[in-house]
This record gives sequence, structure tokens and C-alpha cells, in this order.
Amino acid sequence: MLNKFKKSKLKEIKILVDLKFHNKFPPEWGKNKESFSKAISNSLDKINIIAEFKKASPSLGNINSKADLENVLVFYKEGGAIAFSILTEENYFAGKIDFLYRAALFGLPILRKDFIFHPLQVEITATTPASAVLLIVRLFEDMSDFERLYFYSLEKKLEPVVEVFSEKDLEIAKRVGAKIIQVNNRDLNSLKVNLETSYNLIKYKEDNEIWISASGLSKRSVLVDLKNIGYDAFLIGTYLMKQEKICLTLRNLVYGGNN
Ligand SMILES: O=P(O)(O)OC[C@@H](O)[C@@H](O)c1c[nH]c2ccccc12
Repeated sequence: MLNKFKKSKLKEIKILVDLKFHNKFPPEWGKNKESFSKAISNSLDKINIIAEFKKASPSLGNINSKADLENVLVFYKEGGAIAFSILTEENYFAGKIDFLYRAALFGLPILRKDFIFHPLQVEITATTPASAVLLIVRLFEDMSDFERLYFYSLEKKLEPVVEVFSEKDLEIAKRVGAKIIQVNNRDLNSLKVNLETSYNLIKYKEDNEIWISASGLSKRSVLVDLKNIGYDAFLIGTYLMKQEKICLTLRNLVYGGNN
């Protein structure tokens, strides 16, 4: 799957190259951005949830095609999410880059979720309200390309959230000094979820690193368990997008019990 994802971005990259060539690239986002890492480290005592807006996925197809961005995000915010993850990939996840601008109105930090491997994708992200950008280690054949994009993101004042699936990925993430590590429980090639990935990799967590567990999460007891072994935040999409009572469900995950 990873190659398919990469391929589906080529058209967009070509458009970005043209924009750059004709000097039509938009200016960087001028307003203040909410810090993604601070939102997590400021509230380490509670269950920190990064709530994801995701209308479709390659493993499930349609998740909630009728979902309206504003309607969902208002419940995410009221439900106690500390940040948003917004899918902008169009072909497999029914996302749009435009969602980032609309999400900014809610005042929570935004992570741009997409398949990013070209410097102009980072550059265009810097023109949006997103304060963090996902970099998936496996997407890069050449690790010097990953390294370059990692530092380019920092230069563009974006916080790179580095996604790993294995010890090998993690080693590469650590080599650049990644501060925000996201362990994806779903293997992006087979699309299978295995929570053991989160349990296995946490032993490598070091001081001053923020660790996020992502994918296949829906039970508060699992979140509490993962928090106890060191996870600072949890990224949840499908489960929330499928709820009729998003706000209540989220509150129960964050605070537990009968909220
Ligand atoms: O919908 P879930 O199982 O709660 O998973 C959310 C998130 O982890 C997932 O969307 C994701 C994690 N890494 C990605 C990389 C690209 C696209 C999507 C993702």
C-alpha cells in the first residue's frame, strides 16, 4: 500500500512544483499557531486524545462520508480532545487541504495527516494553520531524504510527528533526534492492526520525548494501560467518527465513567 499512497501524491506535487516555478506559492501562515507538543506536555495527568477527522480509509472504505467537519470538530473540542489530526489525503481518505483552514477556527493545535515526502509538501503545510506535520519513516527509501525533510519541517516551524512501526524505524527517528514519536499500530502495508506494536516499542522511550500511540484504539482501559507504560497521548479516528454521540463518547474516554 505504501507505494500506492506515494503514487497518489505525485499529481499534487507536480502542481506544487508548477506553483513554485511560476512564483505563485502562497505566503506562510501569518497568524499564531497552537503548539502541538505543548498541548500534550501541559496536561500529562489526563488521557490526552488527539481526535482525527477521517471520512474514509483504505481498510474500511467509507467511515462517515456525510460527516461535516465543523459539526465533528465542535464535539471533539467539547469532548476534551487536546488536538486535532486532520487527514488531507484525497484519494483514499476523502481528505482536503482546505480542512486545515476550517479547523483553525476551533483554536486547537492541528496535525496534518498525509503522505509527505517532498519538500514542497512541507512548504505548503507551512502556509496552512497546521502546527505539526506527519512524517512516516517508511515512506522514505533513502534515509538522508527523511533527515532532510525532518530538518526542513523544523526550519518551516512545523513540529514533525515521526511515525514508526518497528525498531528499525525507531532507530532512524532517534538518529535525527525526533522529539515526537508516533507508534502506528496499523502496518501501512498490510493495513492490519496489532496493539503489541505499542507495547513492544515503549521500552525505547527516553526523557524529553513525547510518545503517541495511534490506530485501532477504542477502549478507555487500553488507553489507561498504555498511559501507565509511558504513552503521553492517543490518536483516535475511526471509533470517534462512527459514533452517534461523539462528545459523550470522547468524554468517557478522557475522563472515564459516567460523564
Ligand atoms: O482510525 P484509527 O484506527 O483510530 O487510526 C487513526 C490514525 O492512527 C490513522 O488514521 C493513521 C495513522 N497513521 C497514518 C498515516 C497515514 C494515514 C492515516 C494514518
